[in-house]
This record gives sequence, C-alpha cells and structure tokens, in this order.
Amino acid sequence: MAEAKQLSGAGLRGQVAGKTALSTVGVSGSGLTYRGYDVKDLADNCTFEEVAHLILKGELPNQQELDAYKAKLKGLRALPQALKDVLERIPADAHPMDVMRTGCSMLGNLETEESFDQQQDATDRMLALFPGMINYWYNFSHKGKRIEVETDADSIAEQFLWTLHGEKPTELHTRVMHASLVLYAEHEFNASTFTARVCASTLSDMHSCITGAIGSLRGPLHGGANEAAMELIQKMENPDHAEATLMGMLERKEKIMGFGHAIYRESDPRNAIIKGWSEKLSKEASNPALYDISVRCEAVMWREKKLFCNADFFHASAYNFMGIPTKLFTPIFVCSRLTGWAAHVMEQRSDNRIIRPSAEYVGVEFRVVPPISVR
Ligand SMILES: CC(=O)SCCNC(=O)CCNC(=O)[C@H](O)C(C)(C)COP(=O)(O)OP(=O)(O)OC[C@H]1O[C@@H](n2cnc3c(N)ncnc32)[C@H](O)[C@@H]1OP(=O)(O)O
Ligand SMILES: O=C([O-])CC(=O)C(=O)O
Repeated sequence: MAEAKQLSGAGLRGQVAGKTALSTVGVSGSGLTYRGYDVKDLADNCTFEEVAHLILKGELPNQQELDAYKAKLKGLRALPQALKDVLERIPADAHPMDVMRTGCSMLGNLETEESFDQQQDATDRMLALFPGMINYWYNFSHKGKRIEVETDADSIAEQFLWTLHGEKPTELHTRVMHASLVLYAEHEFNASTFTARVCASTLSDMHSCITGAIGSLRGPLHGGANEAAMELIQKMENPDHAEATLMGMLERKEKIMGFGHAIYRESDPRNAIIKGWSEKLSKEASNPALYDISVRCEAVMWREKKLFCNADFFHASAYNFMGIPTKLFTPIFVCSRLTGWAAHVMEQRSDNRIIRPSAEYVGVEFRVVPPISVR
C-alpha cells in the first residue's frame, strides 16, 4: 500500500473533523476499508445489498438477514404518484443530478422523516426507489415512456439496469453493477459526506441531509468526474490520439478529470477493480477501443505527472460499455453513496454537537456606518 499523503493546507486538508467507525481511507488494507473489511474483498465477494447492510447496520448479513433485507427493499420500489407528477415536469435537458436532488427533496415532502426512529426506513426507501426514480424520469423525458418501476429485479444493481433498458440485464452486467455500487458506497469525510454530516449536526431530517449531499457530489471535482472523464475519452479516436490530446491539455495546465485524489498518493484502490471489469466488458463491446484509450491515458498521466486514475476514470468506459448514457453516471454514484451518507448521518446523530468551525477574518478593519449623504 502507498504511504499516506502528507496532508495540510487549504480545503481543511489533514484536519480531523470528527470520528467515524465506518471506513478508513489511505490507512490499511489496499487503502480503503468499510467497517474493517478491505474494499477489494467486499467487491470480489459480496453483493451491494450485503455491503449496504454492513455499512448501515454494522455487520455483514447472514443468509436469512440478507433475504429479509432484499425482500424489504424490493417491496419499497413504487414511486408515489405525486413524485411521478414532478418527474414528468422536469425537462429532458435537465441534468440528471438535478433530477436526483429534486426527486429526493420531493420524497422528503411526501414521506417526511418525523423522528430519528425512522432513519433506517427512510434510508431503505431511498435505496429501493432511487434507481427507478431516475430511470422513470429518463425514459419519460427522452422516450415519452412511463416505465414500470416495480420490476422482478433481484437487486438494486439489476433494478438500475432493468429500469433503464426495459429488460433483465445480462449476468455480467449485473455483476459489474454490484461491484461498482460496492466501490462507490463509502469514503470517509469526502465533500458530499461532510455536507450530509454538517446538515445532520443541526438535527435536520434525513432527506435534507441526502439532498445536500447530492448537490455536493454533482461537481466535477467530486462525483461528476466520471461523466467529465467520459466526455473527454469519447473525443479520442485511438491511443495515439489520446496521448496527443492529454499532452496538449497538460501543456495548457488543464485539469484532467478522473485523475488525482485529495487523500491517496499513488493509487486509488478502487481503480484496479473497476479497470478489470472495464477490460472484461470491452471484450464484448462494440467500441472496445475505449478501453485501450483509457489505458493509454492512465500511462501518460502517470509518466508525465505521477497522477493516477481515481475511482471515476475507468467507471466511464465500464458504464459506457453497458449502454448507460453518460449523464446517468453520477446518479448511479448517488444510488450507491446513499449508504455511506445515511450511515454518517446516523453516526453524527448518535453523538452530536452542531458542526460550526471558525473562520480567519481577512476583510476590512472595523469601521462606522457613514451617513448616506457622504458615501
Ligand atoms: C470519487 C471522487 O470524488 S474522486 C475525485 C474525482 N475528481 C476528479 O477526478 C477531478 C480531477 N482531480 C482533481 O481536481 C484533484 O486531484 C482533486 C480535487 C481530486 C484533489 O485535489 P487536491 O487535493 O487539491 O489535489 P493535490 O493536492 O494532489 O494536487 C496537487 C497538484 O496536482 C494538480 N492536479 C491534481 N489533480 C489533477 C488533475 N486531475 N489534472 C491535472 N492536474 C491535477 C493540482 O492542480 C495541483 O497542482 P498545483 O499544486 O500546481 O495547484
Ligand atoms: O474521498 C474523496 O475526497 C473523494 C472520493 O474518492 C469519494 O468520495 O469516493
């Protein structure tokens, strides 16, 4: 494992802002652990529902607990009519992350979390409903279709692909979606999770915490990078063109989305896993060059800048190979990270003090209001 990066300076880098029992980043195992388990171990051996159970309830489920949890989630997929009405009014050119934000907020109006006793149920409802919600909007706004979201899908991974494409996905695609959702599920005090915790610290409701977190994840410096990476690589015709494009961007000091990380120094442990799945998917894809292009980007960025792919970069080609429209990439991140966000909200609530840091004032000196006639 790479040594932890020296962390200091702006952006609260390196400052401990609270305690968590949920995950470690850049500390042990391959570099990312959820409640003590290595993310690679979890991605190789568990479904997303098992990992959601681990993150939200503290332990991996036994078979009986898993069956009960999956049955509960399957029963919570229906979209309230009032939410469908709102989704149908959002235009096709809206950003799907804005749809997620509005949808989450609307659900909070319809099924308000009245007390913290309801926090697990409120979370499970969102976990079950979000994949169908975004794909209901997508299919209605782009194809004029009102889709059925109460499918026979066995899992959240299958439910996302099924409600998007209107048919049961292949085993390989479902397996990749499970791995992807596991990889994105939790990541300590990243920007969106910290947003959720700040909101939770005011004793606000779960939907407000998650709505705020969605807003933070949307930006290209955070979750939006998978989408930005796709926009970049789809313009590249072949590996040599990819190399020339990146060299030009680096010369112009442009940021390359999907590379670098605030905490990891030499690699993001999630990258090797999703890269492996991207390679497998490329073997049956109609545009396999995207994988070789991505591999060349990785090599060039390391050679030129010692910058490595973060979790987002190979997610771009993997999702593209599964026929997922680019703008739906970051909403998938939401469907997964919801587990981490909600677990952090619960953790914050269990030992709360309002989060209220101080600022260093750099404005003008103290002064007196002059009468308006002399200003
Ligand atoms: C799931 C996730 O959210 S993972 C992150 C997804 N975000 C991205 O992929 C966006 C692209 N990456 C970045 O913008 C950054 O690497 C971040 C936001 C992830 C981390 O930011 P920081 O902690 O400030 O990065 P760091 O301190 O390592 O930056 C060091 C230098 O490398 C540069 N750098 C970092 N990442 C990149 C990049 N992707 N492309 C070009 N240059 C970069 C920085 O500009 C900085 O240069 P400077 O000192 O001249 O300003
Ligand atoms: O930890 C971070 O800053 C960003 C990140 O990788 C994540 O949230 O998954």
